[in-house]
Amino acid sequence: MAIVTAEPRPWLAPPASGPVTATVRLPGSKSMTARALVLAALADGPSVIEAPLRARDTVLMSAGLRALGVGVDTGADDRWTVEPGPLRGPARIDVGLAGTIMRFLPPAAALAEGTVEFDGDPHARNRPLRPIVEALRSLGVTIEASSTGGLPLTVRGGGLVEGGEAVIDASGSSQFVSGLLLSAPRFAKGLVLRHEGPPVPSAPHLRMTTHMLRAAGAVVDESVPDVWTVEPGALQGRTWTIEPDLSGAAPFFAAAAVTGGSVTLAGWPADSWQPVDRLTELFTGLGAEVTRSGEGLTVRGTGTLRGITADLSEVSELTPVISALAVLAEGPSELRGVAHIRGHETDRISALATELSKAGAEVTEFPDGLRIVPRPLHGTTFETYADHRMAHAAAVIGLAVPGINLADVGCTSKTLPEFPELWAGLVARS
Ligand SMILES: O=C(O)C1=C[C@@H](OP(=O)(O)O)[C@@H](O)[C@H](O)C1
Ligand SMILES: C=C(OP(=O)(O)O)C(=O)O
Repeated sequence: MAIVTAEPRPWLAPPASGPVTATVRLPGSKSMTARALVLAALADGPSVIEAPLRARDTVLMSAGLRALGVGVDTGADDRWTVEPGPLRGPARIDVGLAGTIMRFLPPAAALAEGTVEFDGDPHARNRPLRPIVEALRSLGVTIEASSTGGLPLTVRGGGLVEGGEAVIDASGSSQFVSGLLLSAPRFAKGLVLRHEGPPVPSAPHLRMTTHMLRAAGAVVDESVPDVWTVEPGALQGRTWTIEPDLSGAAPFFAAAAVTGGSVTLAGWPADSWQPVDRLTELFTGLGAEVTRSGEGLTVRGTGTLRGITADLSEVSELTPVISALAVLAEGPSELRGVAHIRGHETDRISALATELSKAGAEVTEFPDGLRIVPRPLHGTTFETYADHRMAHAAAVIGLAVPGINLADVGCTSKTLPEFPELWAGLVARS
């Protein structure tokens, strides 16, 4: 399988010389692009994806769907087209380090006729998959997984998934649920999926899944907590317009909060499927101001950066950037509710504890989060663990602390390959 490990790209995070004031245009949401690709591939007619994200996760998702027989044209930057076709193996799919691919494509591969093999980056093999593998088995799918229940994975598709009822413990990732729901309209009996276990994280991502399924014509019921019912039926091809990526925007907003400047994310829609209210609460709690206008979504630093106590389970992707803000704040912070991010691109709780401590912060690690006490900070080599959001966190700290050297900024290609240039452009406006 073509798994390429790029050479590390060291990078010195540029310090800000004053308040950063800028309007940024960022590419589309990773999560929406991934869902649009899968729903388009399973639809009964062609689809168009406007303003998609072109980054490693979505390029590999497109390649995975092509390997299954779907026509995906990503030639134009602003407009991808998807032409569904009969799903078929044999196919080999490289998931990279993308949770969305390793959780969204095996259920789709189960609908294919033939064998589909999945593997990915070295760390991808450590990311949890067992619950979705076991749920698929209980729905009649033949899958072979590694001894730990994860990658490498072989799905022996029979061209049909019976579907019906399944029980899952999705406390490790909301993507187990999203992955099953996205393909469920194509299961012969649809799906009734019940979660049993500690709470499912990332509720806004689950709502994004059910919104997008309905927008494609699926009949979905989520009125009973922890139970999702998807009726069998056709998905319609349509035009998807992808919103700018809110999680990708978080470090840019953080630059406004840290420097007492103002950053506007252009093209922000009036109605969003991303958790803008949670982001607003967090940045407001930290002392910044958040406003929405015709210009976009704006975060304005007030010169005060407060510590916060927050449960980040709904927006756990934001933990690295919020932690970076916490080390620069005036008082301590406690960030909890994110035990599952130990299964993200890296064990983010442990990685943050290690790297923030190296920069001088006082950090206590809990099973489900961190307590961060700001202390005088100094330059250091900040390991990025192939994790784009660790790189974002380091860049935010580097605004205020000279000498933050990222061991590898290349990992930002996962969701925003232009990050180093966009960031340098932003800091130049300080
Ligand atoms: O469905 C999605 O697009 C995502 C769901 C979340 O996963 P977890 O529930 O595993 O945190 C999020 O952290 C991830 O970046 C994207
Ligand atoms: C957790 C993340 O990614 P993934 O979709 O690979 O799980 C993330 O982007 O923060």
